[in-house]
Amino acid sequence: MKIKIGTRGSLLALWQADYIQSKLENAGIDTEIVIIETKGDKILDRALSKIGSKGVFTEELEEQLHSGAIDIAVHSAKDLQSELDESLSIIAFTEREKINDVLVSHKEIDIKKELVVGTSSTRRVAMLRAYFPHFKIVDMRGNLQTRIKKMEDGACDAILLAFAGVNRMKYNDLIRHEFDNEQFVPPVGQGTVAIEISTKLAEVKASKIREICNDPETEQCLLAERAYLRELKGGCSIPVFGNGVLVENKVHFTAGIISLDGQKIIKVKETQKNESPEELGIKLANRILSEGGKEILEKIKAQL
Ligand SMILES: NCc1[nH]cc(CCC(=O)O)c1CC(=O)O
Repeated sequence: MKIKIGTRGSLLALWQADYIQSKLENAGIDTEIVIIETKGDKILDRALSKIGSKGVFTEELEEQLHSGAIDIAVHSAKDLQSELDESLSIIAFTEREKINDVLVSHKEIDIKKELVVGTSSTRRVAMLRAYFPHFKIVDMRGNLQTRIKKMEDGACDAILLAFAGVNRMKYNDLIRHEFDNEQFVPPVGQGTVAIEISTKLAEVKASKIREICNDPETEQCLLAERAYLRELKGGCSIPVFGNGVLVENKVHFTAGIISLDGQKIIKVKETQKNESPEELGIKLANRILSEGGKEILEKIKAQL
């Protein structure tokens, strides 16, 4: 059995592919990495929220899954749209690492003072406006290495990133501040790697890959988070957040939505009872919508 692993070509994506490759190889499976360029990699001069269509980082990978050119596609779970075509499925979420966002800088910074911070995520912009209104925000896209280079060249004082990516790219010594997960709730999927397949993939391959790579605890949380995002019909450029943590086999879910200017925040928290993780996610999405989230969402969609 040989598994062809499809991935984007950025260093972060390659780290993820290598990570999956070593799990499979350690279990005695032969693998090959196939690099595929996506729209999101090619278009670097426009904000992601303006490129519009969903799946900017995934569409080309999914085409190759369908054609059979690759057996699996490896993604940051965060970048994988919540609504998949029926012919596709996710068979594994790897063990999650720290989920928080961090500020990185090449110099010493004081977060109580005015700072120019680079980010391209609407969630991060909105949260900075809410909790760090003294920061000036500049749009910043591109892969981690490009962003750090831009910062060093003077585009900003610091950049806001996921700890997971910073850690994987070994920039830990640039971390100047770690945001609190309760306040700065991470987006759905942050910190775990997802494996996507075409439902046409042979069952023996699919079940073997799942057995080796899937972390059942992370999966419980991700099922809740992704159901929540799907129900909200948020899409990746909407500032919604949602994070599940498993305690004694129950998902503790914190979720919400924030207006683009950071002025309105709806945040709810519930623990799984008898419902499935997906049912919990759907329940929280509907609570948010009925408690004022619907109006915030509509306003955001009109603004973007
Ligand atoms: N949108 C890019 C992206 N996709 C996943 C990560 C970080 C790693 C992860 O969350 O798994 C990042 C970088 C970032 O947001 O700072």
